[in-house]
Amino acid sequence: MPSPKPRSRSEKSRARPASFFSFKRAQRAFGDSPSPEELIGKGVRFVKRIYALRVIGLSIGFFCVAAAFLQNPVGWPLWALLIFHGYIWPHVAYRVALSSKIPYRTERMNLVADTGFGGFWIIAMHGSLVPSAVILAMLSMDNIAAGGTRLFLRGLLGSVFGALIGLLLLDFRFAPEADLYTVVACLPMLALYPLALGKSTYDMSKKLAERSREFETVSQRDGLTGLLNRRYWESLLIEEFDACHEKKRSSCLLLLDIDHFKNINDTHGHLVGDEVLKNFSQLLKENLRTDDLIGRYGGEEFVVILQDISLREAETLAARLIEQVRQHRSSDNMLWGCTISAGLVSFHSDMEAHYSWLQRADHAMYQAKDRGRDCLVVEGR
Ligand SMILES: Nc1nc2c(ncn2[C@@H]2O[C@H](COP(=O)(O)OP(=O)(O)OP(=O)(O)O)[C@@H](O)[C@H]2O)c(=O)[nH]1
Repeated sequence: MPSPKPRSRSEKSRARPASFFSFKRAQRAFGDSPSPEELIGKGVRFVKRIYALRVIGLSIGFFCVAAAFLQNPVGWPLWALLIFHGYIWPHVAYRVALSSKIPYRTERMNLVADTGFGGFWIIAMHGSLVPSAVILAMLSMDNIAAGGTRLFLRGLLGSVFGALIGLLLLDFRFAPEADLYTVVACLPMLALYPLALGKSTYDMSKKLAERSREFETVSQRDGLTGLLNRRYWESLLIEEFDACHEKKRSSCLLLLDIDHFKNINDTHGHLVGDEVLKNFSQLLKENLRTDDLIGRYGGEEFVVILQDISLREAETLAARLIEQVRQHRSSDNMLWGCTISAGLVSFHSDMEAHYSWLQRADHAMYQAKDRGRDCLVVEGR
């Protein structure tokens, strides 16, 4: 014997399988935890961003050190190393990071290696103050922007390590004064590098903000119809309930249910059923006001918060909507012959909470079903 048909929303939701809106379902929709490939993809973007910055920073940083080398001459091996670091290392670091298993991690090591070079150049310049300060400041800025305090501290250690190697290999004598050429050679680094870093950080935060906006939208919408999903819509109902209480606003709640929707699925299949749900959602959007909050409550049930409206106006709006559905029934196949039953309730200060409002609308809608469907029942007139 078939089980009796549920007669109220609470019965309906109890009748649904427990996993109807379950976490697993959401996980499937948004994907499980990222695969290693996805992680590597993120690392690649990071490597590319740092590559561009390194090419700019080291190619102009070259002149700071070169000017100090001209002031206090050094041998060809140091010049060769400087050219390597300024113009070859950025490409080597890029290749090494991209060909590693986890580019993100390798790139962080490359950043620490940069600070090692920095410490070494400070010793090679005999502690020339201006270029040393510029190099340290730029490297620290890089590390803090790329990896926060932790990478900054690692970078400091890297600089100390590089300086120790310099002290071991080079004949260091402290000569802090920088001549005018050296100071001038440091200016491009001071002026241009912060611009490049600032631009790169700004672009990244803009992208992040866009992503978070996209995610927010996805998490508030029903996947099939694009209407507000049940969870988000219910949070808006709570807000509306409070606003009605505090500001003595008059708003109405409209609950709509497609009649005999199961027959559509059974006769024409679920794809047609989905099409009907989408078309009906479109009809709702077209026939309601732009600030009405339309949600899909589940299955073939829809809910609308009609803000700041008298019951009479809301009734006209709802009746027009039902009429529109009827017209589609005879004129085309958009709704495959479906009709709707609706319950309308205006806010009343004696309501205990938002769910009391919802329960009354639910009750009104089921009265409409009992009256033979394809009609509107208004409660609390
Ligand atoms: N195609 C499709 N069907 C759905 C979806 N969600 C729920 N349903 C179906 O909607 C049907 C709802 O059936 P019932 O609750 O019996 O309601 P009904 O047939 O409209 O009957 P009344 O409400 O009494 O007029 C069930 O067959 C569900 O499987 C969906 O996203 N897509």
